[in-house]
Amino acid sequence: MDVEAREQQHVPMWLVGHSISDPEVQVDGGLVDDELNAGYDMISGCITNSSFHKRVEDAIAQARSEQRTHIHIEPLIADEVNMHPGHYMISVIGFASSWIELESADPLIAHVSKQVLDLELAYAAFCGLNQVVIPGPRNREQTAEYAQAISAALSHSTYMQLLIQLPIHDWIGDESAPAESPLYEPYSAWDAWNTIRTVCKYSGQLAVALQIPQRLPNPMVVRRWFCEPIRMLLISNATFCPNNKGFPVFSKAHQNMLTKYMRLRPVPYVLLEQTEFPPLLRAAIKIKHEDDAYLIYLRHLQKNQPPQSTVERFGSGYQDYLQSPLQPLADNLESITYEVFEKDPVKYQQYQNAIELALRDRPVGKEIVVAVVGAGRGPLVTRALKAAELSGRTIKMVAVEKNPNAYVHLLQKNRDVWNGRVTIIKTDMRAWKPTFMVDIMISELLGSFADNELSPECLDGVQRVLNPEGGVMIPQSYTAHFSPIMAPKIYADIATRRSDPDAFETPYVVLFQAIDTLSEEDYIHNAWEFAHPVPAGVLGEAASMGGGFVGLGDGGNDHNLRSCKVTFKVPRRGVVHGLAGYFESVLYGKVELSTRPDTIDQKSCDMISWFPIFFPLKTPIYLPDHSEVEVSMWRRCSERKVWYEWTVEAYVRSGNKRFPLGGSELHSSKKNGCLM
Ligand SMILES: C[S@@+](CC[C@H](N)C(=O)[O-])C[C@H]1O[C@@H](n2cnc3c(N)ncnc32)[C@H](O)[C@@H]1O
Repeated sequence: MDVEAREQQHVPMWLVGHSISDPEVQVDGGLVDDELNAGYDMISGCITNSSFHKRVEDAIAQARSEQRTHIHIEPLIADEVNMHPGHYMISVIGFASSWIELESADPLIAHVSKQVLDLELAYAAFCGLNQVVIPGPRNREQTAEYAQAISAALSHSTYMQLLIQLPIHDWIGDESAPAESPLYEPYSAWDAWNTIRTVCKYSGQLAVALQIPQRLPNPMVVRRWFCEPIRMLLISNATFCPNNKGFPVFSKAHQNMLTKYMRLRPVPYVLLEQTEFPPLLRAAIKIKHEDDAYLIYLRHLQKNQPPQSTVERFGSGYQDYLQSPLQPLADNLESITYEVFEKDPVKYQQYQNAIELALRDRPVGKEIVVAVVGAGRGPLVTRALKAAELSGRTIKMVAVEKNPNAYVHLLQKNRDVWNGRVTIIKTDMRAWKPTFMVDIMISELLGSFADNELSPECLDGVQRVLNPEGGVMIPQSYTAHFSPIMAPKIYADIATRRSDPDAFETPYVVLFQAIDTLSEEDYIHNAWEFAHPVPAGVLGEAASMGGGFVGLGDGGNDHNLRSCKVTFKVPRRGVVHGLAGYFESVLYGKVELSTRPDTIDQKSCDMISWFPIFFPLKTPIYLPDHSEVEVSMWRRCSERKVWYEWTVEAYVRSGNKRFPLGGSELHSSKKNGCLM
């Protein structure tokens, strides 16, 4: 099925390849055509063959007999390679020789292996290959040496992606032996990868070819790899088990893992390998060995993937994509931006429920003044009118908006849709001077970290017009929340912007996908809260210090300063790349909004208006098993700006004592602060 047809049928795009691991097989146009006709999307093959291997072994033997530690490997010749340039190379992935040992402690072997890799990569690039798989380090004690060799290889092959082949975990026992307790080192393969990519400075050319075993590790390890740049899943026939008719299928755990990994962007390739079954398994497993049974089953899984969630559908293409937060106060939003907010199926309903509750808390018969401050194109006005109808209350409806273009839209809506029932005012709410008081003041000035679009400052400025006799504000309060996370892909993206000195001093709005949480219980913490209306005394004092809209003097906004310090326990090792920020808000009574992954389903399921926010760290910090990470954050203000500062420290505990492991510098978004 071609790409377009698949997309039309909403079948996810999976590219499945056939791995030819026999180094004697020539990958030519005929073979590629045969494999594509058999239903594969691509094929992989060894770049060089056993003649080359033999030449290198002979050269090593010769060098040893002469007691030399360094030899020069002559360039490749035609009889030593399995591929040649051709249009079909677009469908081919190369494998570097599996016998090289870049990390060898023997200087001769290491030196020769590096030359072999260089020759193979250069030839692969000449043939037009875009990706080459390189066997990962076998001697994990020597990972730094391996990483150094890969770093050098990267600098030679500027356009090619190098995929490091690694198992999902390392076995320390017999994988096929039945075992109660795990016989594997859950994070040792990931440790090796972490060293390699750190040494290679998170190069975007480097990715993982992950081998999927028959017995999967615990879900923590599956999740850990999920945050890494997996470009390929290597699945051997030994990974399948037979169904009751003897055909190869996946266990439920494998199916779930595949569903998870195949939602990554870019979608990893699946490469089917034919390996010999381990002797014990061969006797035990009776899989029907029809050549295409494995591929047919994978295509069946592909067609039967669970449908995407609302958030996945809405956020498609935005996963892990960094955006600058909006500044709706300093800038005037475009109609299209409002239109995107208005697609949210949940936020406006929650607001309507909250407004209806607030109206029902007031007596029938008396006119209630309801104002939407920052009305945009008017969706909350429509909801307020609806809530009045449902609650049987009489309201005077007012809409305040400072964006002159949105104001025109509000006027048109009042004429054509609201039958002139709404009083529309074009002003900054902080300068609004109505002749009446407002009973219910509705706003939606929240950012991804609650207060980062200056809701507190705007609402302080308009609170003057709230009826002191029982006036209420919707939202009544909001809280900012955060969690230290591993986000290597996002970190790598920001690292490419190093020419911008503020790249790591900016919070980014981002729909997280490839991330891992570092803490387990209580992995998200509340940073601080804002509640409205602010006690009259607090605002009065701020005004006397120069607060309010006009001429905000020194200290006038100090009541909106906040800070927090939170310690998170980290049970399993990882790397902290920054902080994920979320928010919760009490609109009115029990009606709430949440973007926290652990409470969104209960408070405002399927709400899509806000992606989370990410506060990056310039230098990632490694956290060992059973460590602690301590986060300090500040909301800071000057007369004209609000910004955030953040720093992260790592500790280990021994007995009652805590030992510092290291900490980040103080990050500050002052230069990119939100303008008042
Ligand atoms: C996030 S939008 C929400 C729009 C709309 N209420 C909705 O929910 O779709 C915030 C709106 O508040 C307006 N706004 C922000 N600060 C304001 C201020 N100080 N005075 C008046 N309007 C303001 C912006 O122009 C923008 O239209």
